[in-house]
Amino acid sequence: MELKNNLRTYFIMGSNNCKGDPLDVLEAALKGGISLFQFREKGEDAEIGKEKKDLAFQMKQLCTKYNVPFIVNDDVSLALDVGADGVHVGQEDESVSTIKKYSPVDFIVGVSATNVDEAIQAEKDGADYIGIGPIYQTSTKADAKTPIGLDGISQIREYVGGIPLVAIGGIKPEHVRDIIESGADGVSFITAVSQAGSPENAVIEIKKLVDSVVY
Ligand SMILES: Cc1ncc(COP(=O)(O)OP(=O)(O)O)c(N)n1
Ligand SMILES: Cc1ncsc1CCOP(=O)(O)O
Ligand SMILES: [Mg+2]
Repeated sequence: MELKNNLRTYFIMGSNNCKGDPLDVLEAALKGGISLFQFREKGEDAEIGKEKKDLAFQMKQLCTKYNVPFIVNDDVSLALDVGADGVHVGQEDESVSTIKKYSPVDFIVGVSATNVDEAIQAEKDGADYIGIGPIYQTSTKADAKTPIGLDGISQIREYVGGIPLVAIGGIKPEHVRDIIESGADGVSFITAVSQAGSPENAVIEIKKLVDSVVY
C-alpha cells in the first residue's frame, strides 16, 4: 500500500492511554480497520525497560496478524529490536538523516512539524511523512505546542511538495472532513479511540468519514 493511504486512519497509543488491557484496545482498533499503528509508550505510568519491550513485541505481532504497519514513537533502537516497520520522531528526537543511515532501506521515518519551516526541513531531510499539529487542543501530550488549526494544515500543504501529511491533536470524528479538505492525507488520534466505549466502533466511524472524503 502507498504510505499516503496508510496515514488515512492512523491510531497511536500506549498502555497509559487505555481504560482496559492495551492489547485488547489495539486488537479492537485493528478489527475496526486502522491503516497504521504507532506504539507511543510515554508519560505518567508508562512502561519502561523489559515491560515496554515485551508490550511493543506483542503489539507488533498483533499488527502483523492484521497486516497493519507498526511504528514506534521516539525509540529507534526499540523499533529495530522488535522489527518495527518504522519510527516517528519529533523536533527534539534523533534526526531523520542519522536514522536513515543505520536502518533498513524500507524503514519508515515520520517526523513531527508544527509550522511551515519545520515541515519544509523535514521534507528536505528525507522524512517519509510528516505528522502536523497539534491541530486542536489536546490533554494527551503535556508539552504540546499551541494548536495550529485548519489554517495551519493548509499553509503547510501549500509550501511542502507531495510528501504525505497526517494531522494530529484533539481530533474527533466531527473534525475529519475539514482536516482532509484542508490538505491532510489522513488523521491520527489517541483519545478518540483509546478512551471510546467501543474502540472498534470508534475506528469504524472515523474510517467511514475518511473514506467519504478521500477517494
Ligand atoms: C503522527 C505523529 N505526529 C506527531 C507526533 C508527535 O511527536 P513528538 O513531537 O516527538 O512528540 P511525542 O509524541 O514524542 O511526545 C507523533 N507522535 N505522531
Ligand atoms: C502525540 C501528540 N502530538 C501532538 S498532539 C499529540 C497527542 C494526540 O492525542 P489526542 O488524539 O488524544 O489529542
Ligand atoms: Mg517524540
